[in-house]
Amino acid sequence: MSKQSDKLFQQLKRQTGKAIGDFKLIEEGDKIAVAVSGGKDSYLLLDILEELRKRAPVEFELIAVNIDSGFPGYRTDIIEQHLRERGHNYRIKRIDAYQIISEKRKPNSSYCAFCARLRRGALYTLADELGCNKIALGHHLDDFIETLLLNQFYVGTLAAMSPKLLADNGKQTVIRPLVYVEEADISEYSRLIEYPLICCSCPVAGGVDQKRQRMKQLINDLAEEIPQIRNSMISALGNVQLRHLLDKESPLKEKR
Ligand SMILES: Nc1ncnc2c1ncn2[C@@H]1O[C@H](COP(=O)(O)OP(=O)(O)OP(=O)(O)O)[C@@H](O)[C@H]1O
Repeated sequence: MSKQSDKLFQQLKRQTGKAIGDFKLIEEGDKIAVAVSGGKDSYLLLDILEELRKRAPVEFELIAVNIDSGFPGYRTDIIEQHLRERGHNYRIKRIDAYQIISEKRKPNSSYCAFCARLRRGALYTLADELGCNKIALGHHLDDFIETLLLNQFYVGTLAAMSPKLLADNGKQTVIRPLVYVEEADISEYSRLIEYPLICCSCPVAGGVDQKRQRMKQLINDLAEEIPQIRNSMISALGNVQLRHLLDKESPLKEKR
């Protein structure tokens, strides 16, 4: 590791450690399935959690898990080689997403949403089979604030993501330890240490989520004017003043 990448890694590890402390993401005896997709975010997540595990005052276990969607060209062999070379405990589970989607998808519904649901289901099942009580996902700070804007602009809800919540199956807890880590820093780190990146290789969707890209661009543009915008937006998510929102149930306690 070069001096530059080492310094950046220390910063990313500090930010992740702060999130783990703030939201009590990891506890004694946890067995955590770290969801690794072959993208930069989850590779980094796994590296940081492994580094923290070695020095943490609490004992916990990690197992890297990957769901192989079965799309032609999705190179799980590259992920597997990376995990093996780094000495990680891992499990890869294959699902025939493309075939299932083609058969079961409702007309005009999005392939991506259906595929994500299938992947999530497979992830929960695998974590359960492995006896994991937690699943760690690689969502980072930008994912949180982009989702906040997406929900406001397109859905009409005030919601982003949670750093810690009970999974849909009611068994595992989903954690997102990279909540304080900015995507630009992950990209820079990934470039410096040359993670073997692979993409989902979906033969149908392939393209990027245009609405999310639009939010990303908007935040980038505003950051020119408001350099602290990302930190401010993520702080806002933890600084909710319900009485100043349109809560119909709220009692009239506001002082005038
Ligand atoms: N095929 C997969 N197998 C296991 N986990 C996955 C898979 N795809 C996504 N995930 C998990 O879900 C998270 C969010 O997925 P998304 O597709 O939004 O990836 P992303 O933002 O590009 O992140 P990454 O860089 O880790 O791929 C990932 O960080 C990872 O933890």
